[in-house]
Amino acid sequence: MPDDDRPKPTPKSVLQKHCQPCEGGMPTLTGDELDALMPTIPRWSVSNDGGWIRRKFNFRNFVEAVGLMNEIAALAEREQHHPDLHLTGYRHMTVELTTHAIGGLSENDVILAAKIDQLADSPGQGSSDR
Ligand SMILES: C[C@H](O)[C@H](O)[C@H]1CNC2=NC(N)=NC(=O)C2=N1
Repeated sequence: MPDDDRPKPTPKSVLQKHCQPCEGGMPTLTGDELDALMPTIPRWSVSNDGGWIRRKFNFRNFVEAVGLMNEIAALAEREQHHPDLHLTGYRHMTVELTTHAIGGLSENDVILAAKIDQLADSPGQGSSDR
């Protein structure tokens, strides 16, 4: 299907999807696909080489940071797609996503990012940068 005929992804359409097993040669996202998908996760940035995406969170305290980390861990297990989680300075968390099996970004990374945003936005989350 030519790019112009493809429905434009929205935050809602991305959230409705689930990560797919990435072993069997899933393609990396093309530049055009990434350009269409990134507006659905505006709080994430792409690395210069286009190999991964990242979002930083600042929490009020350690317990709130670890709380979201644990929720992300459970989400990653449900979706069978896993982020790198960095907890630094006791209340700052950086989440990085890439698809290791293919050495670059896949749609799975954007889907997981959108679901992480949804978790962080849900009531009871103490992220202070919302
Ligand atoms: C079977 C399952 O899809 C794979 O083992 C998954 C597990 N989680 C993963 N997570 C990420 N980020 N990249 C992978 O390549 C990956 N592989």
